[in-house]
Amino acid sequence: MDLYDVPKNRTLTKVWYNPEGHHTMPAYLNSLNNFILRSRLPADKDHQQYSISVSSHPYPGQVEEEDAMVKGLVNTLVALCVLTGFSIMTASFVVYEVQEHHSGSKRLQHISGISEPFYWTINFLYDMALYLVPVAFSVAMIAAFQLPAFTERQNLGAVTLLLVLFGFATFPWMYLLTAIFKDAEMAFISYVCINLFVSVNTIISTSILYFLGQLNESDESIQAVYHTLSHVFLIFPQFSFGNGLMELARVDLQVQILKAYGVDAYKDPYSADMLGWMFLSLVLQGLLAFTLRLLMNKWLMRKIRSFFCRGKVEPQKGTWDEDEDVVAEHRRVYSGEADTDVLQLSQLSKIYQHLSKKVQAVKRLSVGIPAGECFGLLGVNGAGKTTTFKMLTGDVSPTNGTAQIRDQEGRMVDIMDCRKEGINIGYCPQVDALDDLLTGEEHLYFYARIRGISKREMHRVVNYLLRKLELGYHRNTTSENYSCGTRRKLSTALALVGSPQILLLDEPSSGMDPRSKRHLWKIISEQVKGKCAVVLTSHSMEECEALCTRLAIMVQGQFRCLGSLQHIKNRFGSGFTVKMYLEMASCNVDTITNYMQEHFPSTYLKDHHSTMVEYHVPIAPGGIADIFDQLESNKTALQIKHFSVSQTTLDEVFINFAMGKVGVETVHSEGSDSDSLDSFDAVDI
Ligand SMILES: Nc1ncnc2c1ncn2[C@@H]1O[C@H](COP(=O)(O)OP(=O)(O)OP(=O)(O)O)[C@@H](O)[C@H]1O
Repeated sequence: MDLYDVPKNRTLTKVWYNPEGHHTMPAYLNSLNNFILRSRLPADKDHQQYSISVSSHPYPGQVEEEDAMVKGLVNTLVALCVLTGFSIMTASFVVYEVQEHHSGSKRLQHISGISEPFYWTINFLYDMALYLVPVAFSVAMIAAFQLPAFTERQNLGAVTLLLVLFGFATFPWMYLLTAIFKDAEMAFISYVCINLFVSVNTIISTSILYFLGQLNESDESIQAVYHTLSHVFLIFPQFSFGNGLMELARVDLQVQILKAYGVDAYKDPYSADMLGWMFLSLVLQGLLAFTLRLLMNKWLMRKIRSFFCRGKVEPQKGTWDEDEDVVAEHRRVYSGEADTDVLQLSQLSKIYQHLSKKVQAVKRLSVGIPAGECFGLLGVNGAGKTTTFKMLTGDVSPTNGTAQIRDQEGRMVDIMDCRKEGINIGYCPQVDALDDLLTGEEHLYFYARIRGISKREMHRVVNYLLRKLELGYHRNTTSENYSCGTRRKLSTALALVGSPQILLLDEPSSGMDPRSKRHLWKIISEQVKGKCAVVLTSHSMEECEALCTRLAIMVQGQFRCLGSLQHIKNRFGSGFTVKMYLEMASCNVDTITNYMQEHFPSTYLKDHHSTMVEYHVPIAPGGIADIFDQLESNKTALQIKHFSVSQTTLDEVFINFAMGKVGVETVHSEGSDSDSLDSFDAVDI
């Protein structure tokens, strides 16, 4: 029978073989094929010479596949390690900006002439340049270990681009958050946590979906969810970066497996179905966040605010507790009489808003400060002095009102625009805004450069200020090793760079020894004499008495009195302070109080500690001699050991305001002139 004449659907031959023997099936098949061959041979041929041989070898691809799986796992681990390392490392770059924001150094640089967009651009360029160093090291390491997933053909270039773009996209969003952190350590931990949290969660969730999709190829919904999430998560730079590395590892696994079959599954890493979208999203994220960073600056915010609240602020009606001098200054500023003053605050107010809670830190401050005046801002802790300074330096925007400066042409310009108009403001912040790594001399050179002092002049200016502030000895020491007083001196020196027209000094002498303090007072007085307008806050009444030509005392954000030192003393410091030391702590103070009030009407007890009692005597018809007489003759009966009588000092006026002892009645009824009081010297007995 001819083997080819087999009817359809009819099996000609059936071969049974044992599947446990790997070679049985090909052996049987080969026997069958030989049988067919020989049956087809012509009869004259020797059958022994015709045969088909089959040889069986183990399949080589099986071992390689396992190898490829292990390599794929290694690549995934390498990708995760790179992602973790760079998540931590990028966070460490932005810590410096947080530190500068927190220390006030950034604000000082803005006041000295560096605009916010310039500050961020320079920092970004510097961070990127520095960031390229670890990127170069990482690329060198990857290249040295020759992991095909990251080095094959164009893959090394793609990895390098991913690393660079990760920094490009990550730094700007970190810059956006610098203001919310209170310290650099917290910022670092938060940035690392955000980076790791986002990357781990997005990558693990998409990887699980990817593998589930591979296992259930028929289930298209898993694939769809995977693709959707992979696109949505592109908004996170951490995902774009991490997933880019994982994608290279995944594709390399396929390449290695299919290589055994002679298939080249390599994909161009820059193509859209590989890392193309990831590169694009990283670039867009970087550009968007950096543009936002440039736009979200105080200058622009103020411009937007002032656009919506245009027009000069109307003077609001004085409230019950506004002093007549404060109201008069309001009127002077509003009527334009203060237009020749260098610095003009008009109805300056600040309300801090925390969720539903509002804190009115500063209320309607109006004052004009002419050139050659040192204006003192006094107040207890929390009175609003620092907030006022922050508004003057542009650190916080006023909720209402304006702070303006008169330029050389006599135009009033907003204090935020003063640098553009060539007006120099010197600022000595309450907390020293120094860079711990710079020496005193380097600080001065840095700020001299920012202020635009020419190279020729710079050396002279720096040496002059080092000499003037007695910093010569510390010129080459880094500021982290400075004592508190020396730091204050350096902060003051920085405020004096470029001979500013306006000097803002926030407690400049705190922490200085008495000799340095007096030396500083001398320097400030020289500045005032040189027609500089100085605003000074201090808790030292002695300092205010020594320097201030006019001063105001702030209570709960408001000026409670304003005028020259003498004027304030005359109005609120009338009368005498009587200080007594009693025989024993158990002596009856009420008896003494009654006695004092009987002889000197309106006398009140100011203070009482152990054996010390202090009275304020507003009216003594017989003057100081009368008080002295009365107490001396009743000293034994009242059990007084010794006592002193002095004219009320600024210190006491301040304490009276701080303790709320000067109310509206006092403000309005005690306006009588008592210039003669100052002619008494303190009498100690
Ligand atoms: N960022 C802020 N958020 C909310 N409230 C604030 C903020 N800064 C200050 N305040 C509040 O504003 C008020 C004025 O504070 P400010 O620091 O201006 O006082 P100060 O007179 O400078 O005090 P000190 O003499 O202690 O420096 C205080 O009640 C304070 O709690």
